[in-house]
Parts: sequence; structure tokens; C-alpha cells
Amino acid sequence: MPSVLIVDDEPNIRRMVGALLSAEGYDVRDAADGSTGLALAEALEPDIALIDLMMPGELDGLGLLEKLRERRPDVPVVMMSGRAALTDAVRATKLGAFTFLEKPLTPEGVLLALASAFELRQARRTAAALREDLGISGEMIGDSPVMRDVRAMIARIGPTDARVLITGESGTGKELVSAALHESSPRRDKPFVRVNCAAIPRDLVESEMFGHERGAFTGATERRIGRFELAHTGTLFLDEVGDLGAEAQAKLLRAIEAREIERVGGGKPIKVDVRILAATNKDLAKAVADGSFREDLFFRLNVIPMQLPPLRDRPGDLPALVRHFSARHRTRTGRPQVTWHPDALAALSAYRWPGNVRELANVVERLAILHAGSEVSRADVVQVIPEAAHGPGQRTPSNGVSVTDAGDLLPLSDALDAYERRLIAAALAHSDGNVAEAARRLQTDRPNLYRRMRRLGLASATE
Ligand SMILES: Nc1ncnc2c1ncn2[C@@H]1O[C@H](COP(=O)(O)OP(=O)(O)OP(=O)(O)O)[C@@H](O)[C@H]1O
Repeated sequence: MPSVLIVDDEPNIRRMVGALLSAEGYDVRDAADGSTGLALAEALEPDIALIDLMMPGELDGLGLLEKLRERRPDVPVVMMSGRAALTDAVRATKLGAFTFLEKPLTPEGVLLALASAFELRQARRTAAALREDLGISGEMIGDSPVMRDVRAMIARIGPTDARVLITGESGTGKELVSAALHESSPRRDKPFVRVNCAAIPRDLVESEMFGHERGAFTGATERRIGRFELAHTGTLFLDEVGDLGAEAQAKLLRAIEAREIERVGGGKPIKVDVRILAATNKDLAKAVADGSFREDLFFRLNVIPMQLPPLRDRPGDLPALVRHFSARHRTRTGRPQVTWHPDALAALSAYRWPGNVRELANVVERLAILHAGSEVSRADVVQVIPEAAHGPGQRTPSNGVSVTDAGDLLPLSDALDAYERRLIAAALAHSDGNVAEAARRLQTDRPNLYRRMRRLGLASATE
């Protein structure tokens, strides 16, 4: 059922349009002024907003339109006005209104406008989902000190041509960061080409990267353009670069140094202008030390290193990520939003997340499907990830010995650190990442909590 928010100071309009739309199956909410309208729009995420232009109070119709475009850019806004004020209609359209209805309203006019606005809303949803599925966009969520550093770094080095080596466990957002670097560069309108180095069979790596001429080898029935050429003037993202074999490493190094490539069986060098970003979840420095990765290539790729921390080391980001993924699920499916009991968030924070943000996204999606329209409890979380049951307060170390999730014994100081880390993580989750609030819950003060967070690597040294 599409939802509509009507914002108009005239009670008659709210009543009549509301009745008309309810009868047509819309889920209708209304507000009598701009500020209430904005608050409702943020809380309810309506599919469409129908806003009167002239309203008393701090926020008039155009002001509300402007704010909505900023905060809920996906919601089509239909404006209405009592006076046939052409200039206002023009301004509203410039500000991004979907369409403009003149009063007195007619039922047909209203229904037609809303039906097409809803169509647009659906199309935007589909487009956003496709873009995300392709991994070519996606909002980067998280306000933890490390994520703030990551954002600052993207803003600083995105616009340059510097090569960046992004490291981090699987699912920490390496691809998302590489797309963000491309998006913030002058190459943003040019191709962003990804190669998954781990997925290409060894004997095809060269042809995949550099292309081949027809007849270059058995099976090469057509000429093929490689990823380097496809990325010309844009960005080439070498994912899982640590998985490249020795021969491919040598060829990659040559292409980077000479800024040219040769198609297999081609012979003629071709100039390419690409910015190279690379990512790996391997320890490349170690691979260099044990001889499985070329040192010269490592230095070429690692001009700017960026390390993404595992999710368990930034528990403050978890509530926002959970909200983001449940909102995304709602947007994609149109199903009712789930809400999260603080204990459910605490249980999620207590888990180790070996698959990091990707795994969290999957778990949130599963829970959102199972509990659409209701509140997710701690028990619901534990049902999906039994390991989350071992959070602070649920698992008292017996006879003074602490254990990891795997049941191994840990040296006491490590065990205490792990326990403290979980307690703090849970308190942060309960407080939506707010450190002062978390400190209150833990019955300590903010500076002390920060000190402990820094010691455990949960906050940056400058905090
Ligand atoms: N900070 C974040 N905010 C929002 N979504 C995120 C964030 N980090 C990761 N994701 C999402 O989690 C999923 C995994 O991220 P991504 O593919 O970038 O990880 P990766 O480190 O490249 O993983 P792998 O090494 O397994 O390829 C993606 O859907 C991505 O959009």
C-alpha cells in the first residue's frame, strides 16, 4: 500500500484529500505545518509527499520541499497551491518538485499526480537496488573514529591519481571504498572497471586483463578487449590482488610502469590511462617476505595504504548499519519496517562477525524478512546467530577462566580485554553509539570510557 504524507494548514484539504486517497487504498498521514511535516517524513519515510505551498510557520511549502530533497531525495513531492502563482510553480520545479497541482483540486487531478509520483518512486527504488547490486554505489555508513578517518582519506586522496591499496578482512567494505574513491575523482564519469583476480583461471589472466586478438590461442575466436583497455581514462579496481600468480604479477607491473599494454597475440603496444586501485584480504607484506608476492609490484600498488578495520573493532557503527540495512530492505521490498530492541542490538554487537559488514547485512535482511512490521528481540537474534548468545551478562566466566567463542583458553589479560571490549560494545549499541550515554550505562565517566576504548583500539588516539 503506497503511503502518502499530506502537509497543509487547511483542515478541509487534509480531510478531503485524505478521505479520497484512503478510499483509493493509500496509507495517509497528515501534518498541519512544515516542521511537523518534516518530522513525520523523516520518521515515516512516506512514498510520496503532497505539500501545500503557502503555509504559516517557520517552514513554508518551498522550505519543506527543499529540506525533503536534501534528506529524503527519493520521495517524489507533489506541490499544491491556492493561487495560480507561476513563479512559485517554476521555483518548486527547480527545487525538484515532481509536479504542481493548482487549487481548487480535482479528484482526478490528485489521483493522476499521485499515481505517476508513485511510479517514479518505484522506478527510483529499482534503480537504487540495481546500482547497489552492481556495487557501483552505496552509502558508506558509520561514524566511528576509524570510519571518519576513512571518509577524510577518501576526500583527500579521491581527487588525485594516487594508487591506493585497500586492505581488510572480507566484507569490510573494500570495494565500497574503491567505488567511493572513483566517485570522488575527476574520473567519476568515466568507467569504473573491477577485476576479481582470484576468480580468473591462471591461464586466462593475461587475456582478461589485456585482451587478445582473434586467433591468439585455441578458443580465441573473436578479438577481446581486456579490462585495462575498458578502464581507459577511468579507474581499474584490482580486487583480491594478492591472489595473482607470479606471471600475472610480472605483466601487471610492466603495464603499470610503461602505462601501456599489449593484447595477447597483438604485438602492438596500446597506451592506457588508468588509475589503479587494489584490494586484498591477505597480508601482502608477509606475502612479499615469503616470496609469493613481488616486492616491486607491492610498492607500486601500495602508494597510499588504507586499512579497513573489522566490524567487531568498531561496535559504535553497528546500530547505524543495522538501521541502514533494514531501511534498505524496506525500500527494496516495500515491506513494513522492523524495529530493534536495544537488547537485540547488544546481542548483534556481541558477535564476532567474521564476514563483517556483508554478513551483518545478510543477518539484518533475514531478521527483517522474519519479523516484518514488528520488533526484533534478543531471542530472535540468537535464533539466527546462536553465537550472539554469548554476549556480556549472558555468559559469566566460570571458575575465573574465560573462553573465546571457539572455547579455547585465553591468557587472562586477553580474556579480560575481550570481555571489556564486549561490554563496551554492548553499551555503545544500547546507546546508539553515543559515548557519553554508554559511559552512563557503564557507570563510569566519558574520559575514562574513552581511555579504555583507545586502549582496546575502539577509538582513535585523537579522540
Ligand atoms: N560502511 C559501510 N556502510 C554500508 N555498507 C557497507 C559498509 N561496508 C560494507 N558495506 C556493504 O557490505 C558489503 C560488503 O562490502 P564490500 O564488497 O565492499 O567488502 P569487501 O571488503 O570488498 O569484501 P571482499 O574482500 O569479500 O570482496 C557490500 O554490500 C557493501 O555495500
